[in-house]
Amino acid sequence: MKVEKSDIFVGERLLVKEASFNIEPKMLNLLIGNNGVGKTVILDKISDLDNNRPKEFIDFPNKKDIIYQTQGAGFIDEVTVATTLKLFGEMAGVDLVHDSSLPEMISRNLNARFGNLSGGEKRFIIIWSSLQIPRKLYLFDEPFANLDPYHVEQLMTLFYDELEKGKTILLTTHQFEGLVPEKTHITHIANQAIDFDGTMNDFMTHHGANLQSVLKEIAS
Ligand SMILES: Nc1ncnc2c1ncn2[C@@H]1O[C@H](COP(=O)(O)OP(=O)(O)OP(=O)(O)O)[C@@H](O)[C@H]1O
Repeated sequence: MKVEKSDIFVGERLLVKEASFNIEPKMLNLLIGNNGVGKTVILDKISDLDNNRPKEFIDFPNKKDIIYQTQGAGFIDEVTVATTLKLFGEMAGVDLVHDSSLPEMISRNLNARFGNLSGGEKRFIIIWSSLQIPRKLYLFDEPFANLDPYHVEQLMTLFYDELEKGKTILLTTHQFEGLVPEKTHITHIANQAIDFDGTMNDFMTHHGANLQSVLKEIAS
């Protein structure tokens, strides 16, 4: 999956000029950049939200083969976690409630009302459940936003574990703690262009002594 020389517009406004980047299977693909550079707009286009994916977006799956978790998306507060899993399980065609790999954070909350969980617990359950539905591409917009370090670590581990199963995942983030450089692919948008597209190892080499200030700017 790749984007080749695509001018990314929102309405009449050009956000990124001649964007070219790759989405790598079995890597955690990160789309990074300061607030407002166009990351969500790009996810919207990849997901084919408006049935208008640009022709320069090449080899992406059909929209029905994509899971897109938008920023701040919740679920039904009134149902229990078990019912939440049951509903996702029906989409996945499997029994998630009795899944042997059910994370402890979910199994201990099975009888809790979804609305009573913490923000971090809710996010983890929705993302874990989404990843159990077989799809060709998973898009997550800022999955780490407002999570404490414990939940960030849990989610980070979950993403890398799921990649090992052959999944293709793209996410936007301002969070860099806990990334595994050799399993991470970075597309960095800056100054209305793709500033970097490649492995996290190469990203670190590319920025050298300036790396911390670059990451700090993106994280703020
Ligand atoms: N439907 C829309 N109509 C008009 N402007 C929009 C629309 N969607 C996004 N924009 C604008 O496009 C720019 C890019 O927005 P986008 O949400 O993609 O940024 P982002 O890189 O995801 O930022 P953040 O890190 O803050 O989430 C912003 O200036 C935003 O206001």
